[in-house]
Amino acid sequence: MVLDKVNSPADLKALSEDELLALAEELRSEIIRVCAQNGGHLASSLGAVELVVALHKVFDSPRDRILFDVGHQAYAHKILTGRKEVFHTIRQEGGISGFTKVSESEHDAITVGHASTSLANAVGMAIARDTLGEDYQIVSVIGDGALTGGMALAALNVIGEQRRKMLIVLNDNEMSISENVGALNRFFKELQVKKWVQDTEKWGRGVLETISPKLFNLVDRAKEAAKLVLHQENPFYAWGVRYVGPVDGHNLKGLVHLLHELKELDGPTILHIVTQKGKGYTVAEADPIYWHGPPGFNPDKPEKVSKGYSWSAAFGDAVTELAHLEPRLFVITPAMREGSGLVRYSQTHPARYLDTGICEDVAATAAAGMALRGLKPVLAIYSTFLQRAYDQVIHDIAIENLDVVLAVDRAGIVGGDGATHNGVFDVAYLRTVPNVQIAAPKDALELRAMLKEALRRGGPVAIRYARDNVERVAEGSWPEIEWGRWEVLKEGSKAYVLTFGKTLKYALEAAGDNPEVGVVNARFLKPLDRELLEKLALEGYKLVTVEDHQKMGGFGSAVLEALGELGLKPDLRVLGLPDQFFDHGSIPRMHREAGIDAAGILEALAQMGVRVREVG
Ligand SMILES: CC(=O)c1sc(CCOP(=O)(O)OP(=O)(O)O)c(C)[n+]1Cc1cnc(C)nc1N
Ligand SMILES: [Mg+2]
Repeated sequence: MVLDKVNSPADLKALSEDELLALAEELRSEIIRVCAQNGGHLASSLGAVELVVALHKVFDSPRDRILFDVGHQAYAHKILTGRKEVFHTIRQEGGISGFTKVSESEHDAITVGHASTSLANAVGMAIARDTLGEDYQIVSVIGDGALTGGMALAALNVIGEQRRKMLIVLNDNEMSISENVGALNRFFKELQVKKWVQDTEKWGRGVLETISPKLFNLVDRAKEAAKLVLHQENPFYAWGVRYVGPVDGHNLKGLVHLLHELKELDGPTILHIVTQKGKGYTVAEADPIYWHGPPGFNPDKPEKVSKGYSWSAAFGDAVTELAHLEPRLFVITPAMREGSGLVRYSQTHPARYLDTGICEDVAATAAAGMALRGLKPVLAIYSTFLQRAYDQVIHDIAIENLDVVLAVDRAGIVGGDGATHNGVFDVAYLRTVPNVQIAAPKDALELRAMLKEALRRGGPVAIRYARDNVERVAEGSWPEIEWGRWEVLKEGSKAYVLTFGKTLKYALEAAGDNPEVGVVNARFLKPLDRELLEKLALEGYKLVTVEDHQKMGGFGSAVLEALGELGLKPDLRVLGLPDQFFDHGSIPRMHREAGIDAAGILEALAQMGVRVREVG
């Protein structure tokens, strides 16, 4: 195997063109083999194989810095940069990250997982390089999806103004996770058509030149004039970035040749390559959406597997029905149609659906605009990606107390995607914002009740739910809910565990049939149910708060603040995630480590003198 001869990118320099082609196929096979056992970002990484081989053939990592935007397409990069022996551990407990990560390898230029950051990183690196009088190349690989992100477009503005030497490789496969969206995406498609025109024109030139050189010159001059106009249409022209392309991103020989040329150019250059997401694996080519991030599969007989009925699906079903009951409902997603359970909704209510591309800030403020003009927007957004729209929630939604519902998915530790994707800050960063209310349903019925009541009451409401499965409920189920009131799920004679969402199951497990321990579904995090909290404290119950969220600033902090204002000091333990990041791995193991699982709750109760069964 050629890969046996490659232990670092330097080893690619000696490889022949044929060996590079063979290496690309070996990389593809290894990516398929490992994704089959671990799951992972298969289609994106398959589509970038030739690009990664060509980059490491032409540039000298780690001296030259190669950045991967999002970092999910970098599996070949990981294998080529000294991690082939551990590649099989990717996204696993104790294994390597599914994204590039600075602390993992000197070849990983940036730590990522969120999109659209690589260009801002790159221009910062270029300024550092030039300021320190150093000399190395900076290459940023960014997908067409990531380029829809505001950070990326704003960074281009700085790059064009700075005019420092750097290469941007736009990996255009016309896909985000779903089909890509946006005006730029449409422009790229037209460019590819123009490419077809260029190729035809090249053939025409040849014919013309043989018939009449004079006529050929006339046509040539006209074409140059046209090109000037066309070129000025090219947005990269406005950004002051030299544009080259579009070229075939799977033509390894052509890429190597072109990259050698481009690395000599001064100033910023963008190379637009066209690739196929899932390239080289039939099922992934045919359905790059499912095979963007599949769970494990049989590599010889790859089949889609259902991941069960998730909170996202329950949300999607609820809004699909709600849209019939509330004609002003409008649902927005920042490029997460599948992840947020909105495929069916987007098909049944296309006129009341918007995919903004990967720009959560625009999505949030567009929701504000919709609310200002009479719609009832629901922004479906992962907790971690809502971080990208924090100022928009404050500045554009909360100050005017607008009717915007935030359907906050993936709340809590998420597992394989790791620290960049955990949804563990939203309670803290939302509850400090005046007018914003926060709810956390325990099941699909409560989710429906909360969505419907939130739309009826108005104002900014965040409804958060975990990356987990949930019991499906019948269509047309629209229970009522007493807004702001918690729910006693189990009475206790000595202590109560106050928790919500994913950690409710741990509380019920810990309480079991112990008559001393009660459980409260604290489903409203802002406002708290201060009446019940005060009652429990005044009656002398020991209290334990639990959350799959940072302890600092979370639900437990809110309870402490409320008890302080009430002048009450019950025996209280706050269980939450410690002040650290949690990398990829097993969710139950991380919950155990954080002490927010049943064992952790039992330990806390025992420390408070509550008679509990042996900590299992
Ligand atoms: C991994 C992850 O969370 C991905 S990968 C991806 C599509 C990227 O499309 P691109 O065209 O850049 O790359 P391609 O897959 O090669 O086509 C999205 C939307 N996401 C979710 C997402 C959403 N929002 C933000 C800010 N960051 C991320 N990473
Ligand atoms: Mg793409």
